[in-house]
Amino acid sequence: MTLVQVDGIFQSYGPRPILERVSLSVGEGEFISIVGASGCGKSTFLRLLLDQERPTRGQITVDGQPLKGEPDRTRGIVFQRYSVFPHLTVRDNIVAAEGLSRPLGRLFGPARRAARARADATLDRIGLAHVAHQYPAALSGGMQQRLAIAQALAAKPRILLLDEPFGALDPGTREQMHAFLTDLRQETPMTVFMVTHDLREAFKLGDRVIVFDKTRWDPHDPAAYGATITYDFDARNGGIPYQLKEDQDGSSHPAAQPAA
Ligand SMILES: Nc1ncnc2c1ncn2[C@@H]1O[C@H](COP(=O)(O)OP(=O)(O)OP(=O)(O)O)[C@@H](O)[C@H]1O
Repeated sequence: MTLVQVDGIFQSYGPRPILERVSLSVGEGEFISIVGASGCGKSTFLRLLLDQERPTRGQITVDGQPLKGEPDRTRGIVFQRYSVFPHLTVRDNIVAAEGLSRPLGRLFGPARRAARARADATLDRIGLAHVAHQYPAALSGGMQQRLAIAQALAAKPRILLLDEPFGALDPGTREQMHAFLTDLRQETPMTVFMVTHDLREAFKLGDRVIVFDKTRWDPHDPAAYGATITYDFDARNGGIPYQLKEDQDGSSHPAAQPAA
C-alpha cells in the first residue's frame, strides 16, 4: 500500500533549480536509501517530506492527504536532525520522545518508570549509559548522533527521516547502530528515508536505493538544471534497477513509478 506519494516535485531557491520532476511512490514499511553527489538536493528532499519547505511545483501526499502545516511529531514524521531536546538530559530525551507518541504527550507513574527502564536499556545498547545524566551539548559529535537516532526511534514514528545518521561514527559503532536500527524496525514497522554517502550502507539497510543526479548539464552554467531520481535499485534483489526489470520482463515494483 502506498504511504508516501511524490508527484512532479520541483524546488528552486531563487532562480536556482535544485530538484526537478521528482516523482516517487513509497509503500508503508519500506526503507528508502537516498544517494547522490554532494549538493544535488538530498537534504532538500527530506525537508520537503517533513513539510519544512514547500516545493516550487508538485505535491507530496501521505496516506493520500497533502502535507499541511508545520512539522509536527504528532503526524508521525520525525527528522533525526532536529529531534534532540537540548534542555533535557540524555536519558530524559529518550523518555520524552516515547511520551510524544502517546495521546497526552507525557508519561506518568508506572508508565514513566517503565519508560525510564527502557531508556536505560537503550542507552546501554548504544554505549551511552555512562552519559545518561549529561546534557546533549556535553557529548561528542558521534555520541550526539547516536542519541539523535535512539531518540528519534523511541518516538516510534510512522515515517523516519535520517540525514547521514551514521556519518561521524567509527566503523564498530556504525555496525552497532545498524543492528540497533534493524532490530527496532522489526519490532515497530516504520517507513524510513535515509540519506547516506556510503553505498554499502545504502544497500545493506535499504529495501530500495534511489539515486539523485542531473540528467541535463550545461558546462557553461553548472547550476542551470536541478537533479532528479535517475535510478531506483531493488536492494533486496541483487541491486537490480526497477527500470531495468521493467524493460526486461515487464514487471515493476508495485510502488515504483516513472519520473513525470
Ligand atoms: N535554504 C536554502 N537557500 C538557498 N540555497 C539552498 C538552501 N538550502 C539548500 N540550498 C542549496 O541547495 C543545494 C542542495 O543542498 P542540499 O543540502 O539539499 O544537498 P545535499 O545533496 O544534501 O548535499 P550534501 O550531500 O553535501 O549534504 C546546495 O547547493 C545548497 O547550497
